[in-house]
Order: sequence, then structure tokens, then C-alpha cells
Amino acid sequence: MVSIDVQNAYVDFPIFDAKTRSLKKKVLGKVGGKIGTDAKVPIIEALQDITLSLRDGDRVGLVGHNGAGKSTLLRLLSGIYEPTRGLARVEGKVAPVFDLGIGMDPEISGYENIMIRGLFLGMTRKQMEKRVDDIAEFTELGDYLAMPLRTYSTGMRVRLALGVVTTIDPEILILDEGIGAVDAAFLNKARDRLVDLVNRSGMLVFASHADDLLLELCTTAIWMDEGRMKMRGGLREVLTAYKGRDPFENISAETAQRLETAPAVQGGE
Ligand SMILES: Nc1ncnc2c1ncn2[C@@H]1O[C@H](COP(=O)(O)OP(=O)(O)OP(=O)(O)O)[C@@H](O)[C@H]1O
Repeated sequence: MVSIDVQNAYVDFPIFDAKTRSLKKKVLGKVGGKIGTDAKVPIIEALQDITLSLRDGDRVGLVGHNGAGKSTLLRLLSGIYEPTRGLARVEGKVAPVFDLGIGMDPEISGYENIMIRGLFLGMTRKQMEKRVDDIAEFTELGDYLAMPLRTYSTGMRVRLALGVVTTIDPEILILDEGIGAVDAAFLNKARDRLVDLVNRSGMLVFASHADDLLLELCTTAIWMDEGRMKMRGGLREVLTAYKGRDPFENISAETAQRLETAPAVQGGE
């Protein structure tokens, strides 16, 4: 069974080389997690008192300002970080997609990178062999696929990485917003594949600043603020509270039309 259970979890980062004297007692800006300066070594309290249960079928968006703790929470939910205090139990095969370029080798070809990246995301060699042609076609990279990855532009690398990511069959899909940062034209092409990917994943947790992608992929949301869960609920409701306006106010007619079939728009949970 696929499940994630987190109970009163904290994640601290002790910073051994910080210039303690210049640190203020409290963080004055809006950005970043809380910095504790009471101990000898300053500690960034990236996550505080997180309690959360996720089950099969959950599609959760994570929102919050820069440094609010979204990426740290994704790493905790992936089993990459252990909580400093509290509990985090993850049951199921996790595909963490944080940095599209991770696990890519510049010296080997696009084809070989497709294989390596697929294995990294939990697929078997046999499964990847069946999918390589489909991925190659999707990327439109043609003969470049036989060339070493170092000869690719950034956009070409993203195409390759997105091609692989959207072909996997994860039980738990953990996506960081980087995926929304790709070139708009290609993202449009990748959108249907992303929606399919999410539909066949047991569970999705997706951190993003892009309302339209969140609305298309998620049904519920968590608003992170200074390492804490400030609000949890239906996606539209949380986005409205976080942004101070309904996310539907500013979307284009084209986006609205595309979203008509999206789960969040049809009432969420
Ligand atoms: N490896 C680390 N070492 C020290 N501090 C860290 C580390 N990773 C994150 N932090 C701190 O933890 C806090 C939460 O960071 P996190 O990356 O989780 O935020 P985020 O919500 O994902 O931000 P963004 O929207 O900018 O990506 C920040 O204050 C950050 O400075």
C-alpha cells in the first residue's frame, strides 16, 4: 500500500560556518525559514511540527514564499531527509523529480542518458528499452540523441529529461517546481504527458508557484510558511487565501478551457 505518514516532524540545518555575531535574533524579511540563534551554532529551522498523512489518490500542491520549506518537505516526504525530531514513514516506490538534470552524464549520449535517468527513477532496464523510442520521438532531438549530452543546449536537456520523467510509472511522484520552469511551447506539448503521468501515479506532491499547473494536477494544497503548515484544504481555497485573490480571476480563456477537465476545478476531493 502506498502511504506517507509524518508526525510532529522537525528538520533543522545547523550552520557551522555562519558569522553568529551578525545574525539578528529574528528573521526580519519575509523570505526564508526561521533562524534560531540561541544555541552555540545557529540553526535554520526549515520544518517545524509537521503532521501529515497522505494516501493513494492524493494530489497535493505545496505553495508558499521562497524559503518557506517546500523543497525540504518534499525531501522529507521522499525519505531523502530524516526528521531531526518526530517521525516520517514512507511506504511505496518514490520518484523524486527535483532537478530535471540530476542523474545525467554529460559525456554519454542522449540515448544512454535516457536509460540511466530511467533507472535512477526506479524503472528497470527492460521497461526503459520498451519506452526509448517513444521518448526519442517526444524530444524531437533526432540525431542529437546519439551525441554526448555536453553538446546540448539547456532547453535540449530539459526536453530529454521531461521525456524520461513523463514515461515512468511511479507509486509516489514528488515534483519540484523546476518542471514548470521549462520553455512555454514545450511545456504545452509536455502538459498532456504530465497529466497522464499524474493520473497513473498513486500519489502526487507538487511544489509550484504556477497556478495553472497546480490547478491542472492537484486537488488539495498545503500552504507552507516559515517551515510550518499554515493552511491545508482544497486547492482553490488555499490558493485564494495564499494569494489574496481567486486564482481564476487572472487566467486566460485558453487556460480556463484547458482546466475544464482538471480535478481541482471539478470540486477537488
Ligand atoms: N541544505 C540546507 N542547508 C541549510 N539551510 C537550508 C538547506 N536547505 C534549505 N535550507 C533552508 O531551509 C529553509 C527552507 O528552504 P526550502 O528550500 O525548503 O524552501 P522553499 O519553500 O522550497 O523555497 P523556494 O520557493 O525558494 O524554492 C530556508 O530558510 C533555507 O535557507
